[in-house]
Amino acid sequence: MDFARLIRDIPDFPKPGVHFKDFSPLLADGAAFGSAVAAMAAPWRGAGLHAAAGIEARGFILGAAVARELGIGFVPLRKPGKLPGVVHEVSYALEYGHDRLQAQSDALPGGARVLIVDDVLATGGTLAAAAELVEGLGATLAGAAVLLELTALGGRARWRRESPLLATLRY
Ligand SMILES: O=P(O)(O)OC[C@H]1O[C@H](OP(=O)(O)OP(=O)(O)O)[C@H](O)[C@@H]1O
Ligand SMILES: Nc1ncnc2[nH]cnc12
Repeated sequence: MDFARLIRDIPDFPKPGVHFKDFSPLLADGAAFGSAVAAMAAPWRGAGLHAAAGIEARGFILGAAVARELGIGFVPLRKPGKLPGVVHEVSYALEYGHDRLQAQSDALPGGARVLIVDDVLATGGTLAAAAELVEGLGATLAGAAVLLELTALGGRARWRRESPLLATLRY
């Protein structure tokens, strides 16, 4: 199933100079969505994962689907002010701005093996922040899975970890 053909390029969105990869058409196609999620999850079968941590917002869509595909739990890493209770927080820069991510401090049992899931690896700031957040919760970082890697932006270099960062599609 060639799901990559359902990802379109939008020039100058959300800011001039950004070449935005829009995978909404892929999500809208049941077969393509299923194939993409299966491809993201496949390398992680048997990896002893306890949970997938998805990054708001597009990482929720793929992260929850990957978690179901693998039969594991899902933990939301959210933009500020959305999660009740005690939270951990990290700040980071992304391709077109700055943001913060939070997780509930009691989201994971100590030592849980966690896979971070997001849609796009661009400059790498978001994934690096998510990794810091997951480790700060006392979990073990098993790795990260993204649907798309924008190689020209060099984000992989910011993943300074032993655990694998796997991209299903690379541009
Ligand atoms: O590698 P980076 O340069 O950090 O960029 C990648 C991030 O950028 C987008 O997030 P955005 O904040 O636009 O969020 P959204 O999911 O809410 O659309 C995308 O969903 C990734 O999380
Ligand atoms: N160029 C891009 N396309 C889609 N999502 C992104 N997130 C960060 N950069 C992006």
